Amino acid sequence: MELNGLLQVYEFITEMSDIGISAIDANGMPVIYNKKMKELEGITDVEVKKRSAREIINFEAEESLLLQVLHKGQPIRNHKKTFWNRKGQEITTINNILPIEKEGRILGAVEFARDISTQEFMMYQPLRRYGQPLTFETITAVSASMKNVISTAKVAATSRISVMLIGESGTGKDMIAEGIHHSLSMPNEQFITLICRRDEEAVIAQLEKYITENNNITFFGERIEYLSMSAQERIVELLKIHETKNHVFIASIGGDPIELISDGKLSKSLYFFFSSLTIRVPSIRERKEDIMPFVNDYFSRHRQDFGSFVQGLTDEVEEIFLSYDWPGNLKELEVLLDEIASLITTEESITYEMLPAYFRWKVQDIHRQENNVQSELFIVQTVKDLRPLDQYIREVEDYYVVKALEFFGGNVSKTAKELGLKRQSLQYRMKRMKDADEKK
Ligand SMILES: Nc1ncnc2c1ncn2[C@@H]1O[C@H](COP(=O)(O)OP(=O)(O)OP(=O)(O)O)[C@@H](O)[C@H]1O
Repeated sequence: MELNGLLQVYEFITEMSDIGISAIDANGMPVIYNKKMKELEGITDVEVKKRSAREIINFEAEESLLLQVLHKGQPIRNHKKTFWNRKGQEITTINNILPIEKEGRILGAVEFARDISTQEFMMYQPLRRYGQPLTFETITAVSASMKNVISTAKVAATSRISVMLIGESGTGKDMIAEGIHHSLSMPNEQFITLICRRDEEAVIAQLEKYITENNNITFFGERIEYLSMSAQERIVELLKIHETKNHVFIASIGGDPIELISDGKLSKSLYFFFSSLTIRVPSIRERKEDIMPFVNDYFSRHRQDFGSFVQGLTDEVEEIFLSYDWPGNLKELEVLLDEIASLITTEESITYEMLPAYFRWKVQDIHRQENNVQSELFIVQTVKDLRPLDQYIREVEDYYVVKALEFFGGNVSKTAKELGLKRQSLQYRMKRMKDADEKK
């Protein structure tokens, strides 16, 4: 096959792969970003195009890993990562990042991301860890909006009516459903969660099996929009047939029901079945007052369960927690606290240095955007913004070096080590930047 034809075959295979693939060339410029990778990150083709010029200066976790591999020439294998993408979906991947080498030369770096979100979701359900029934008292609700959610949920429990919980991932909908179950005016014997991101035949079989029982059961269909339209229709039929029984039905969805209906993701009849009472659970961005009480609760449990001494966060970290926008809401915060807590020994407060590196990169990025500095220099909006490629690459390199130095508190040896440079060569770059600054 001629080279061009072969390239088209490779391109097709890369695009169709169900593994997320992204690659950068030796200058750190993105060259491959396949369909699955876009899906994992929740971004559209248009955004990818806009983004490419910024890619190398955008210090998100996985990009910096690609750059790390490029600089060090060493692979990173089986790196597990949980994040919330632009659409607010919870994603967990196992990543292998490899240098692309030919005849001893590094041509770039490539990342393969295997999507294990569903398995991870099934295994990691923090709310099950409390080892006690989840009542409304377990839910952090200091803000007025969350207090309102709890009082409406109590009304639903008293009147035993069907409820639809609406809210972004990680806002606590599962907890509220279980809270309703434990406050029902006439207690039900079982609480059954139908995990709709699982195989839908299994979900329907589970519902068919239990719905015919005479015991009163609380059914919670979590994220019903993950089911196909036909599966949703079958569920409404089953619910309607057994409506006269004394079961209680609760459902949750991750976004605005009207939008989901118009996007063909939510069945109108399923929505109407639940529409007698809908409760919107606000995102944590809308109720920042709940952040610190949640953190304090977490650490008080940690002290009790593990005998640690940790009292809370330093002011700096508190500030960061309050300014970050938490796309994965309290679940994201909880996953982060788990990571931090696994490293706690005798510390009394959580300092900036104790935050995982990927999170520091993320918040550094936010601060940069908030302060509206430098990175805008790299965005090409008009022809006037264009400049010779080697000048552009030099600017990006300088920017990266400055940020890396800031990250390591100005420590030249550590920075040089992480960037895979000799100390002298980093010092040379620093001097070159200083000289250039002085000339300005
Ligand atoms: N208000 C809250 N109080 C205490 N913990 C919370 C609260 N909200 C979320 N959490 C923590 O976040 C975890 C995830 O919450 P939950 O599963 O209820 O979110 P969800 O809204 O149902 O998310 P999804 O849409 O992804 O199913 C909980 O297990 C709990 O540990």
